Amino acid sequence: MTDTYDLFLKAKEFIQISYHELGKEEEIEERLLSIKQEIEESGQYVHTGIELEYGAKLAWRNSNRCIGRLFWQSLHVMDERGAETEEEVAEALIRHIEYASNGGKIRPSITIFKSKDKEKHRIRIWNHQLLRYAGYKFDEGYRGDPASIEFTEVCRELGWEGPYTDYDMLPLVVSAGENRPKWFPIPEDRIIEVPIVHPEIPAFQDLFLKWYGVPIISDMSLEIGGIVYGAAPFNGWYMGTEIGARNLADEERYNMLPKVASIMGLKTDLNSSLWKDRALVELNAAVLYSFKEAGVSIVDHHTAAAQFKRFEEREESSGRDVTGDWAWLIPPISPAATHIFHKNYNNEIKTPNYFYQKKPY
Ligand code: HEM
Ligand SMILES: N/C(=N/c1cccc(CO[C@@H]2CCNC2)c1)c1cccs1
Repeated sequence: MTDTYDLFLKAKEFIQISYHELGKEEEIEERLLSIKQEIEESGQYVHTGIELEYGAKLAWRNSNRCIGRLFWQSLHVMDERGAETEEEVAEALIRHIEYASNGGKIRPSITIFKSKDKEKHRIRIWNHQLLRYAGYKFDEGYRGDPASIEFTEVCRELGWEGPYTDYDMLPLVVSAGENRPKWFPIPEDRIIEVPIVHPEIPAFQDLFLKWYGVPIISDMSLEIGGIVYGAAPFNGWYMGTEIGARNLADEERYNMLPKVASIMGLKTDLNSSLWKDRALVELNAAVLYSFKEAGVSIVDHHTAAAQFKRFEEREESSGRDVTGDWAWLIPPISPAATHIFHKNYNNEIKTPNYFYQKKPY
């Protein structure tokens, strides 16, 4: 099957589903005719603003690993397909950070840059997330977020230099076409960070823990009706366990459980004392408490699971089968305390969707 015919089939499937759900069935035939013509002439086709917005929402609804899908219809879509230079892209990314942060009342948003098909000036965002801390490996140990070591090296090769704290906010790194990537610092007044303290354990503040408020995934591609958008950063709000049970807890991340246990006065010589579990629960309680104190949106894993249950029910009543990836949907602490643990999910991949793509470095 030639790839232009294959593209038309993917476009047809997307137009039929989206125009049906949008109550525009009577426009399908004409739209498909114009798409068929456009593909014959140029080998690709351009989405209307409505198609782009609904496609991004459908991609969220189809994200099998996402527990937050109840709110898929409320995604804010920013169309930045006109951005050409690295500077224009960086400015749009800083607008995204500001709009999504919204002073702490986080707005789930996506900014979509032009599709890969315009090969000549392909836009790539080199960051995994727009906001993320640098990581460094020294002979005597690590500094910052070990998950960022490789990307931090790339930033330093481009001329960026951090102050070598545990929380250096990395720069935005953007490339257009075959140009060498350019880096741009994020204005500090656009960045929300939350100090992590505990409601009942004052000694938590002696750990000087903090985390950034808004997770903005910037390295996945968005595929809609056969068109691939290689730069389409999207954000929601955090589920507390992501910070408290993984980012600050994993041994190959900030590895804070021994220190948390120590300030809690727990003995760490016996696994069977469940000191790690006690440390995890209090670290996660601290994350949720601190975000709420700071007025920054966050959801606990029990509430998130209950919301996902409502998503399942609403999808079923809309006559759609819910697809999901069980291993990712269950939270990393108290998984069996959620309904998700006790049921199976069909992990069929539907499109539109978000996909991993080859790293630019
Ligand atoms: C609104 C609040 C949201 C919450 C609380 C939420 C929660 C989560 C969590 C906890 C994960 C698993 C992450 C991990 O284990 O590393 C996840 C995965 C994912 N979410 Fe959501 N999400 C939200 C919004 C969104 C939005 C707005 C999008 C896209 C438009 C999205 C797309 C995805 C995708 C594609 C994955 C899988 C990522 C991968 O495969 O690495 N989510 N979500
Ligand atoms: N809360 C979130 N959590 C994540 C959602 C998607 C991906 C990730 C991070 O994924 C990394 C790659 C595999 N695990 C860590 C985190 C959101 C980020 C953007 C929108 S919602």
